[in-house]
Amino acid sequence: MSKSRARQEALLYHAKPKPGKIEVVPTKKYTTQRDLALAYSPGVAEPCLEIEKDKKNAYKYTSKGNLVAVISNGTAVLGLGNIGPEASKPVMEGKGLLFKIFADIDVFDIEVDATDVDKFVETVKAIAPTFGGINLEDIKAPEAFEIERRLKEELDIPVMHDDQHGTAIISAAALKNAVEITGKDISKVQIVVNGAGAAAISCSKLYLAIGAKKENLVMCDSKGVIRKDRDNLTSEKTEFATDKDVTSLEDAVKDADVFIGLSIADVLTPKMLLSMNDTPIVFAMANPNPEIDYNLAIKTRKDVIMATGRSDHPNQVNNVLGFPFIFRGALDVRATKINEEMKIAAVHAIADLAKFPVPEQVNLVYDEKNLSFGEDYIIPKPFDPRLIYTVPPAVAKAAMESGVATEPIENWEKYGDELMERLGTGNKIIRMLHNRAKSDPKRIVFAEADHLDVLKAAQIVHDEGIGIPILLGNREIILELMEEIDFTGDVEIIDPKTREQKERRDCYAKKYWKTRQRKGIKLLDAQKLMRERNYFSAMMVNQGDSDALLTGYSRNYASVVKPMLELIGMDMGVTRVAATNLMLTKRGPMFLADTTINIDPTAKDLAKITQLTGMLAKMFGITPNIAMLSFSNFGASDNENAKKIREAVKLVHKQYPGVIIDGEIQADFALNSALLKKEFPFSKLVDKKANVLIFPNLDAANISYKMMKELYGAESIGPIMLGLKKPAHIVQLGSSVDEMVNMAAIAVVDAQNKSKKK
Ligand SMILES: NC(=O)C1=CN([C@@H]2O[C@H](COP(=O)(O)OP(=O)(O)OC[C@H]3O[C@@H](n4cnc5c(N)ncnc54)[C@H](OP(=O)(O)O)[C@@H]3O)[C@@H](O)[C@H]2O)C=CC1
Ligand SMILES: CC(=O)C(=O)O
Ligand SMILES: [Mg+2]
Repeated sequence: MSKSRARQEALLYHAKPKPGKIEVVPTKKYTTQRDLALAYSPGVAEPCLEIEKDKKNAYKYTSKGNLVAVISNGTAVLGLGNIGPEASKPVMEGKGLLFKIFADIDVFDIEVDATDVDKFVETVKAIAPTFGGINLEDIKAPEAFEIERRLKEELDIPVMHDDQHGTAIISAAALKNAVEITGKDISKVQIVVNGAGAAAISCSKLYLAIGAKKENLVMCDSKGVIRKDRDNLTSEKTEFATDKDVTSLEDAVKDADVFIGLSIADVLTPKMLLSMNDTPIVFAMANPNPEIDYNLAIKTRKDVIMATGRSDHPNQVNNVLGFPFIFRGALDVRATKINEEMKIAAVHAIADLAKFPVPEQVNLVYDEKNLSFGEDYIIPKPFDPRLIYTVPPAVAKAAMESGVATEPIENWEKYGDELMERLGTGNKIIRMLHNRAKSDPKRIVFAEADHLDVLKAAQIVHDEGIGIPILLGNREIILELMEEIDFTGDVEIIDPKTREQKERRDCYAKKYWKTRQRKGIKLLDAQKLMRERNYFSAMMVNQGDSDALLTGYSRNYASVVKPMLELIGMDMGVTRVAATNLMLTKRGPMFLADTTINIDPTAKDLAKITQLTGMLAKMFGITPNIAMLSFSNFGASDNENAKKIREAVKLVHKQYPGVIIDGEIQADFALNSALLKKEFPFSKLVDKKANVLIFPNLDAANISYKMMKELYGAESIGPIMLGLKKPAHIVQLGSSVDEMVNMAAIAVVDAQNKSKKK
């Protein structure tokens, strides 16, 4: 994109549809006179009086505990310099947006017209009672050091200057990993830090804390190398003054291993980069324009590990990865400070996370095929959903251990769930599912492992311990793809068509033929069928050679369901298989059935589908509240379709007493408790949140779940097969990797349950 177009786009983004990037949204009801009497006078006086008695009650009755002030005086805005408080506001609103989307922290951005340290400190102190924490931003050095020191001393809420410590934490994590990738030793690498301001000084201090050596570090400011023989150095600069015989950046970078840029744009030339040691590490972090352009750097040297502060290149080393999560952890234990222990804990949590397999949704957001730890992926990406449940707990734990937490966390599992919920309920249920699978991983055959995305899913299942994959398909293709995605696990690969598998194929064929010989199948037909992956894999499950099966990525539904029905068969007491989709909606998880198999189920079929879906909800730890949907409400119509649902409800009551179920009921009454209570107060679903919706036929169910997906962006897991004797699951044609991993986790949990039942 041209520079002028990018400029126009940025201005338009900020101006339309309404100016700015944030707004205030009420969190309580405000529709009636009664609501207003509670929200404001007279009701509001009650919490005021409680807080007057004990200031801590502000955390109980106001938003203080989740509210952070992002405060600047506009003296060092990004790398744009001293542009003043008003001009800093877009950046501060931007930080507010990032706090909210990544860590669910609310922010007031405050731009203060005060460059004098005393005036600034007094202003912040005076407004501090409003907030649970203070994030200082874009305040220039050396004033930033004193401002932060004094506010930390004088306030009892966490105060952090983001440009100092947020940047230090992220760049230290990135440095630790980059050095590891080069195979060098952090205590030996020669580091040049260009810039000696708020960010540079604090980053350098943290590098020393993680093992770098001061004698190996040279710092430069706008006047060149900070040497011991220079006059009028601030105390912070003096701490990093060198006695090496170098005066300019050009001298300093010669043979250096690491360049850290926290200064201004375009000061590192290709010539300087070429003079650095082998596999140089360059973090050009000035914003928006780095010390050397990303493309120029990688064109200049192939062996460079290159990072910038920008999001449009690999390796974004930017404090956005830190401040949301550091404050989240600090607020959640009501820490009085953000101390060294908490910062170091964050460094390690972030650095370590980069070494785990990357969730597919991150690949999708960044339009990457296969991000994995290495030169182009040294730290996690900001949109990585694992950051929220990895970094805050590490920070919170460190706060507790170092004695600055006033509300320690007791139940870490519950805390983990709460963090997940901050990103939406879907994440929680998926994590619960994965955790259950991991507690007792089972063998799962991936019938289409010679497809890249299926193999990627198998890799995640393997690496995360969700299950033990068996890879079925063309061996050569599988091995080639495994190399491509760096899948190094010790996994079984089976190519059903090969000579090697002949004995097993013949054995499976004989078994199959015995069950089907009176249904027109000849032994030769059976032998041929066993060369087909879906028959072979279903037989593996039938014979106990695998605990579960996952297929359907590349074939249509009918062709994969047939072998399952023939070779695995239905569970005891089941006369029809069915399928449910678990929809992760804003209102919570909802199970919809039957979404893919039974076109026009009878009342008896519906009763069975209901029972199976209810059991599935329980498998997810959810108590089913079942609504049997119709166009009619509780006997209002005598149409056959409405009668069928009434009959099904009766059957469920009779056959499965104790189940919370009602119908026939229209969808709006099932989903709107107030409406239901008003019109049908007798309903068993009054005051219960309906979470299982049984549809009268396939049209209704299939159309509904697809509309929810497309119109409202509800995530869907499934269709989940119900009623088979052994675990076999079908993914949707062309499913995403994440969807397949989730289905694999379901198959594993299904196998766990079935083995318990035996
Ligand atoms: N990627 C990230 O996450 C972050 C990036 N940054 C970037 O770091 C830069 C500095 O920010 P911050 O520390 O807050 O600002 P400060 O104003 O505190 O510091 C700026 C520093 O840059 C130095 N400088 C200016 N010109 C040159 C030059 N030509 N050569 C060497 N040094 C020079 C100044 O030198 P002197 O002391 O002589 O004036 C000063 O030490 C900005 O570009 C900012 O965008 C900052 C925070 C986070
Ligand atoms: C990222 C940031 O905080 C800065 O460049 O100032
Ligand atoms: Mg900043």
